[in-house]
Amino acid sequence: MSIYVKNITKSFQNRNVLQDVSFKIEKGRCVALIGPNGAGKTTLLNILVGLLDSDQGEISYQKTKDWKKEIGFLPQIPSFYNWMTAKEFLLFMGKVSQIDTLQLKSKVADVLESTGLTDDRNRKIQGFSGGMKQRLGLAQALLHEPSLLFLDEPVSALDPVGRRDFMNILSSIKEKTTIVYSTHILHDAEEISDNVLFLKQGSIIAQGMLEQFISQTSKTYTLKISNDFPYDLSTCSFIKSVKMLDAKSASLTFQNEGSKEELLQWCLIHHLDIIEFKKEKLTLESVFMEEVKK
Ligand SMILES: Nc1ncnc2c1ncn2[C@@H]1O[C@H](COP(=O)(O)OP(=O)(O)OP(=O)(O)O)[C@@H](O)[C@H]1O
Repeated sequence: MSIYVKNITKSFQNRNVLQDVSFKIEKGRCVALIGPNGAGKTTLLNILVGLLDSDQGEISYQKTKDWKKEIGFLPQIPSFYNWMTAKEFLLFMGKVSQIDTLQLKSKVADVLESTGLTDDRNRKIQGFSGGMKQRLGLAQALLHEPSLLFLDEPVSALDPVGRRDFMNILSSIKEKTTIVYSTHILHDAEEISDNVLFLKQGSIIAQGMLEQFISQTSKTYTLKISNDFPYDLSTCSFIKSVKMLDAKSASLTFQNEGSKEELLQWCLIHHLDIIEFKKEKLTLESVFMEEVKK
């Protein structure tokens, strides 16, 4: 299912927490919702899943009948009945979700398997580690095979192995499920997401395809040249930094799109051989830092 969100606004005690948030997510996309602490990510997710009402705005799927059945949600701090076993909890949640009784047992077995909890299915939840609880939360969110999956910081409590497993699970379901998840682990987000939604102080400051988002933001170029480097570098205003690679070659970086022609011209005039010329690829983390600092 696709998601169209239009002009969502939300205030708490006269304080604007979300302002005019609009975006569109195509069916089957995996979207990372990123932003600094307090940006409004949890508030937005709670509105998307219907736990909170927005003050204004529209969400496309909420206009359809039974839309809640299409949604799976893993909150930031999932809650469980600790005296139940993992299997009992999932059977209970399945009944609450009105899953057909004949199908429920096999669905529970499937999600236990896909979240790596089959061997722990008969253990009481109170003995589960944080990572196991997070997996169980995901199993619960997936049980009724939702077409929209919302996850609020699903990997923040996990160790690197748990994070990797969790990301693999998301990769395996992303073909048939539209996923929106908030995260501060930008390295993982970069690996798995198709799109990014960047929230800052309650407003979307950037959105789009991850690859485009990262490369458009990059303004740093690197040029490697050979020959002796005899020129007074201080006269080259466009150069940001120079690294001598060896006695005869250097690597220059500069950060202004407009300087590209000037720099190449400069190389030609001075008969320098260009070994390499490329736009540097940024990481999502470096883009995040830049945007947050602005
Ligand atoms: N129920 C509430 N009552 C009053 N203010 C609230 C409420 N819920 C959230 N806020 C405020 O709204 C702002 C956004 O909070 P939210 O939890 O949505 O941010 P977040 O981006 O998820 O943050 P984090 O990354 O720290 O989880 C914060 O300033 C928070 O204090």
